Amino acid sequence: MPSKRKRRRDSERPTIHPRNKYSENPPDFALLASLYTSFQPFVFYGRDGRPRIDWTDFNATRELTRVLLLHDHGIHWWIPDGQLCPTVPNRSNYIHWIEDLLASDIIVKSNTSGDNVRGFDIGTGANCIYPLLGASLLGWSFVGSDVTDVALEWAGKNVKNNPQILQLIEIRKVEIREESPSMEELHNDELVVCENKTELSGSAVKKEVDPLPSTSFDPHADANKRYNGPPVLLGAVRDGEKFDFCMCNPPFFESMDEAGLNPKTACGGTPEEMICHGGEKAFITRIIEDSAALKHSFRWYTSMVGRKSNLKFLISKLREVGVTIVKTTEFVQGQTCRWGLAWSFVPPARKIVSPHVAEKNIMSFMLEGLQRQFSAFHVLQSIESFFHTSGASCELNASLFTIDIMASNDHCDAILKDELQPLDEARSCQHEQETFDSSSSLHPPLNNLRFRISVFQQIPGTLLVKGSLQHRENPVPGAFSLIFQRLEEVLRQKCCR
Ligand SMILES: C[S@@+](CC[C@H](N)C(=O)[O-])C[C@H]1O[C@@H](n2cnc3c(N)ncnc32)[C@H](O)[C@@H]1O
Repeated sequence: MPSKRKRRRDSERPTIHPRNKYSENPPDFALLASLYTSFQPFVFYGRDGRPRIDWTDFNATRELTRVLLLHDHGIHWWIPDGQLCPTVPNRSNYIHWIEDLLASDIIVKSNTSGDNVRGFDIGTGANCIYPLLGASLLGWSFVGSDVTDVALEWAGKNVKNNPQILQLIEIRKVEIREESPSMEELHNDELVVCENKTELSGSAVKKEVDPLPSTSFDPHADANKRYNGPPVLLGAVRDGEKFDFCMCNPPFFESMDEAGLNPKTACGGTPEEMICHGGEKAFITRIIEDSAALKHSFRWYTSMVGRKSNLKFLISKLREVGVTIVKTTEFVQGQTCRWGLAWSFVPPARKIVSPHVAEKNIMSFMLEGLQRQFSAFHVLQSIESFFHTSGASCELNASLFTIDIMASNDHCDAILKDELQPLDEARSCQHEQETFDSSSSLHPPLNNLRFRISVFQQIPGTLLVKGSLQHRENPVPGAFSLIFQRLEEVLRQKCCR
């Protein structure tokens, strides 16, 4: 039987971000070859008369990236042989998604750094692609961190060769402090094993990388695969520093064996760039753990994720650390998919009545423009059926206009399961979801969530719906927030004009 993805029609596949420079106009190889003689030797013409390049030739893809950065962004750029070569259109998608997150009113606005957006690129690489694009396209400032000498040297060169954005980008070496315990001591784990692995950089728009090999997921084996390398955020971010976001294209793989499953391995990426102990799952888990310590130092934490199975696991980790919001998106990457994962500890903006409400575990929203047939009591019944459907227990008090709800972990998952749909069948590249994992059983069982929903008549046609978490020691305040947000969406759809 064809998979869901196979069944998905081409027209429903995610598309390149609409603000991406290349969404309407993919790179014109013939034009670029006519303008840049250095690019000419790499362009050939197929039987259909269309200009092409050999995507398995590192020199060809590097030259394409060089001329695109120069021609379209005014950036002078180079990387040494063998380093990971980014494709400009694909990398731009991630930048534009972050731009969307920053522009949205999902979380409370705050003045992190005045009008200037400040980002942190974890593992900026020799190519330094995200700071270069973010600074040149949007004027953002960046700290780009890395651990290898070659990455730091070439990222520095790529910044220095572009005086117009020089002031915006700091390249930061991640130091392993002598006095701090080693990762082995911290996690009682085995040593990092770096083995050769390459990622194929492909077509500027059509294909960037081969699909990541799908591996079966063994929770018991994976539990031991903690990241044990150099600091990621904690230890790299300085005291008192604030950022609007962090981003990361993590080392995806964990071994040469895994890399070997990828059929095309000719286009760059050193072991240090592509591999870490535990692969992307371990690396991003570390970002999540660091974010739980750094919390409001960043408005948004984000990472690229290569495997859907990892995405589900990571969302369950986010639930454990009590984030207030999770968003995902699917990036078009030619023949394969990458996901964007974003989270925050900043309270959701539209859902609260005061800046301190998130800590008080009280949330509220107004239902305005109610359709005539929906009285306060009807809304109360709709709330009851919303929770009943998931199997949660509900006690409706018609004289107080309240419902007391008790929901187990499974009930919470059932309530939020619709939000997971894009993980299985994304409909468009920028179809983002506030989402919560419903499928992983890796997180520890949670206490029952108990909360009360109250409905108050404000003025005719307007109701105030208030939710109060009954157990303040509840280990996952984020779950309550997400459920309450979901309730708001459902009620608005059902009851409001
Ligand atoms: C997949 S490459 C991404 C490079 C570039 N950002 C891109 O998208 O092409 C991952 C990078 O992370 C760096 N890295 C690995 N561990 C790191 C750490 N703990 N802190 C900062 N960078 C790290 C590697 O050296 C490598 O340059």
